[in-house]
Amino acid sequence: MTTVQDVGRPAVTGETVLEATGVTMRFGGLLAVNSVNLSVRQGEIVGLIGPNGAGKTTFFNCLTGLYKPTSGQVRFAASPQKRQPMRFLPVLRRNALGGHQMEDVPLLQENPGLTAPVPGVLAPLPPKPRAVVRAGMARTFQNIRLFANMTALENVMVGRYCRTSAGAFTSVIHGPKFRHEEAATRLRAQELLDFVGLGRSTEHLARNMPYGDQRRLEIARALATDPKLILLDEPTAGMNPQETRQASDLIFKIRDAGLAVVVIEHDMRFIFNLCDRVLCLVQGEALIEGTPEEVQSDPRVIEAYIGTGEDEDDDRPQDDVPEGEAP
Ligand SMILES: Nc1ncnc2c1ncn2[C@@H]1O[C@H](COP(=O)(O)OP(=O)(O)OP(=O)(O)O)[C@@H](O)[C@H]1O
Repeated sequence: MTTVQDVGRPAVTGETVLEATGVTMRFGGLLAVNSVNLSVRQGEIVGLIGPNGAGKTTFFNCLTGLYKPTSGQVRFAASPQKRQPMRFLPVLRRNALGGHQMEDVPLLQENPGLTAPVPGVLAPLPPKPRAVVRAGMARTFQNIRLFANMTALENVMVGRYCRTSAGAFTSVIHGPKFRHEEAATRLRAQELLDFVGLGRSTEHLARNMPYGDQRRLEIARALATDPKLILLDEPTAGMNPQETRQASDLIFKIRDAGLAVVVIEHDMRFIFNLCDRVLCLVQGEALIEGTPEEVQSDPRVIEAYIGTGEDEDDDRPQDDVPEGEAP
């Protein structure tokens, strides 16, 4: 069997950031995802493939907290615990002079201001999608979901607001805290546009940008949430070969920045060149998980994509399978 080292791909040794066990999702009588496991490490790119209707997006939605799985569990890198406000109980105590005085005794001695996450510790997903984003998980969708009439910069700034703390009141009166955060948000958004290669499109309206740029803008907006893990649903759908190559380069760059990446794609060449590991779903079940070399040489994967030839409705010769869409 070919190992990761054999093909010159360095082994990924980062902390596990996501662990899904036995994830199952039913829609009424339809079993869309059946007991699928997946773990993802920091600095790793994992591909999710499978024919249409295999359950990829449904599984993604379970991983990102958009769907609550019918059964199974998704655990994610534990986010920093919030510093709890100290609460005090006024107690009457005898003082050194024999008299009495009121003294405030702290009630929450068990939580002395926790701030840092414990490396390698996983916790169940928070219940609300916004809290999942705050915990460090970002995603893009199959269909572009930009604010069409906002500029590129504004779109990324919107993504950043989950990391700012100015409340509604401070925002309305534009107090110093708001102004300070606004300037920092603008700066970070500009950095991210530079990072994804859109540094010169800052003031362009999203709706006027070329398709490939809109996809990159979505990624910049997702990165603005400071994720540990980013999940990309068909990031190259509709792209030309040059845009697809640029998308690959960008995903490598994101991985090199220390993030974990999970990608759904139908373009097999893209997936097998990009990923450290690939999970193939068929009819909601995990058919195989392995290195790109292991997955693309597995006859069951080829069969799942192009059929056994026994299907009377699909009598295309194998050569007719669109380039790059099947192994
Ligand atoms: N909200 C829903 N309600 C009912 N059935 C659904 C729902 N979402 C998905 N399904 C069904 O679950 C199955 C898996 O769909 P899903 O979209 O996850 O597949 P997919 O692998 O992402 O497909 P594609 O590659 O075409 O996007 C399909 O049979 C689909 O019709």
